[in-house]
Amino acid sequence: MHKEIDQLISWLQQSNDFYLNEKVAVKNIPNEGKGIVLLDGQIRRNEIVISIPSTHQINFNSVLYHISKFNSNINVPHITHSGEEQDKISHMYDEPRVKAYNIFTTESLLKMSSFQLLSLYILAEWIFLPKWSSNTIDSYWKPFFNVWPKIDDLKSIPAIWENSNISQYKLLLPFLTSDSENHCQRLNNLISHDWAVIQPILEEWLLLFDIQYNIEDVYEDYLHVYFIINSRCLYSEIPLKKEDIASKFTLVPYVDFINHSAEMDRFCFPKIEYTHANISDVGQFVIRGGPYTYKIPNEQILFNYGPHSNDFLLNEYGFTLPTNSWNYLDITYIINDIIGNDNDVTKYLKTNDYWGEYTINQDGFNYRATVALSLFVTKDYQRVDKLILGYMSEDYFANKIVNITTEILNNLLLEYQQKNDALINLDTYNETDPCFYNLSNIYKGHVDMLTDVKNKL
Ligand SMILES: C[S@@+](CC[C@H](N)C(=O)[O-])C[C@H]1O[C@@H](n2cnc3c(N)ncnc32)[C@H](O)[C@@H]1O
Repeated sequence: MHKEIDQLISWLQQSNDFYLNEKVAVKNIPNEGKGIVLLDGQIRRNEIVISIPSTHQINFNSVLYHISKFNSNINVPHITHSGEEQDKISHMYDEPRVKAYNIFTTESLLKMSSFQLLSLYILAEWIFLPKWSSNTIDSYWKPFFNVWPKIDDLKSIPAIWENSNISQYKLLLPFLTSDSENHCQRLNNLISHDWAVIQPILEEWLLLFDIQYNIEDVYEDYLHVYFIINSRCLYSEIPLKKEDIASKFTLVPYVDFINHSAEMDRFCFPKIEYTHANISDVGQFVIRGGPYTYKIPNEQILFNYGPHSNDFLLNEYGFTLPTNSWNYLDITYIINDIIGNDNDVTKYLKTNDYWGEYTINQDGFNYRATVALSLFVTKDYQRVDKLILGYMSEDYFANKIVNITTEILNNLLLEYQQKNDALINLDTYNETDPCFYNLSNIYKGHVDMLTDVKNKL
């Protein structure tokens, strides 16, 4: 690993705008992959830990810029390459990217989303280029690619179990919680939609170049690249994608070694700083120290990826936390099942915009669920009107709905205990395998949360 990290740093040092605080370094962290740790000294609030220029970030703008080097028809003012170098490269007879990127037009690139363009471009530069050039040409991004996780490091992600033809973990799909199942389904839709957009281009490349590779292999690489992007992208304004929130991200070397902490506003924080005009207008990506002062050698430098439950973390990133205060359960399907046959209650909830989005978290049933259950149990429309308007407190209904809420909690507790027992009884069960461990951890998180809520009723 050291050699690859050193090469990454040398590559970043090509830019005078790169900065790495000498008090930190990359280390292997048990069960977390690579991470950044404090070597010695202190890191205080606002101190810069890492600062990465836009020249070394992969995002919609920088990809357009790099593709345009090989295709002089790609022209986006202030973003793409112009002039001499482009002409020089487009006449290089042994540069396969001239032929490969020649199939693009400015319009065809601009209409792609960031996910589509980046997965296509990374496949080209990382997977295809060595094959197209018989390993004679290296991508500019090679030092960055070299430190990314292998497909095995991402094996815990349920959408990979589902979509990869070679995943050994398909048998775990029925063990997903309902929240994970829904999340996984959302990702499946995105994955197949983006694949439908880029597959014809990849097939054209397979026809253009005589390499020993087929579209099924490329699809496995696509899944790998898709989840590298998904698990490492950082929010950033992308001037060309102002209207498309899902496209507003950038990949930032070194910063993407930082692991997640569930605590918000304590550890480091990211900030985009605009120092001077640069090739892509995306800005310098800076990580600064938060309120917590780092002073213990080997302590991990962390930041918060967002207020994410274990179901979310598993699906997007392939890991879970042993304790996670952001865990919650969507119980809409349960409450809809209970009250769905009562037409008057259903009509009232729909009319008043209280139909659906029922959840339980560590604080208990959410307000929407309390309103729905209170009405279903009491049929006291007048008092529920007041509850909705805030003229009455939930306490009035607490005793009245305690039986139904206890029953919901008991059923869920039983379901997770049974799921865990069934998981442990699988022939292939292996508690050290993260795929099994993460599922058990999700069940345990839900059981702990539900038990706490039950004890507080
Ligand atoms: C942005 S990367 C962080 C660097 C990564 N560990 C690596 O080896 O390159 C996000 C990935 O790190 C891992 N990760 C991040 N935070 C973690 C945590 N608290 N526990 C376990 N794994 C974590 C997950 O595999 C996740 O997909």
